[in-house]
Amino acid sequence: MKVNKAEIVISAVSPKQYPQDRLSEIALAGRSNVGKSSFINRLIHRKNLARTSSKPGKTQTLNFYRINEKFYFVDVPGYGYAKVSKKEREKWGKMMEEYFALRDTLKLATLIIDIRHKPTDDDVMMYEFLKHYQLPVLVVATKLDKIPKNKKSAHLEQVIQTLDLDPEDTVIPFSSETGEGKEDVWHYLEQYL
Ligand SMILES: Nc1nc2c(ncn2[C@@H]2O[C@H](COP(=O)(O)OP(=O)(O)OP(=O)(O)O)[C@@H](O)[C@H]2O)c(=O)[nH]1
Repeated sequence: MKVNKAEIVISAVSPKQYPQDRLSEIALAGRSNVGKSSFINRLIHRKNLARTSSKPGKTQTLNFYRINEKFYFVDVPGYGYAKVSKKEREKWGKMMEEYFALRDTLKLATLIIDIRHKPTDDDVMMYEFLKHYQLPVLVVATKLDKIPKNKKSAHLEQVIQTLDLDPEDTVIPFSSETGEGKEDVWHYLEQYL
């Protein structure tokens, strides 16, 4: 897909702030600092629409990015950051449930994980959370440029096994650094738009 227009419409903290225009949505989830902002920016050719930072855990909003006036990427706050208070964690859980349980314009979730490592317990929990809402999930295994080429299939297999990936779901290797996997990701997303 050629992205001509990408705009942040709202950083929402509660459902009444969600956009009302009924466009399809693709949610983007991932552990804090996994490379989610870099993924979005690479996908839509923007240097810094989604903020990249070295301060994990700071984003506690659902960020709605409208793409080509056609659909939304919904960037959900990262998880798995240890230094978050119980109160913050509860707030996060409420925000996630409110969105995932009721949003009928949500078509697909994209879960971003780090291809270098076995998915963490938090990654597995997030995958199960998404499947609980019967969502199709695209797993993007990012930072592909950081592993040797001959290790790629072993790492992908580890992702599939650890998440116990549903047969309807797919994992696509990706690098925000080189852009590898970008066409495959767009091709996959377009089926849901
Ligand atoms: N080599 C390499 N580095 C990457 C890749 N993706 C992200 N990074 C780096 O990983 C770090 C974290 O990336 P971000 O995109 O800020 O991560 P994030 O998940 O959006 O972080 P938070 O929103 O703060 O939770 C940055 O230093 C990026 O430059 C990749 O594909 N390859």
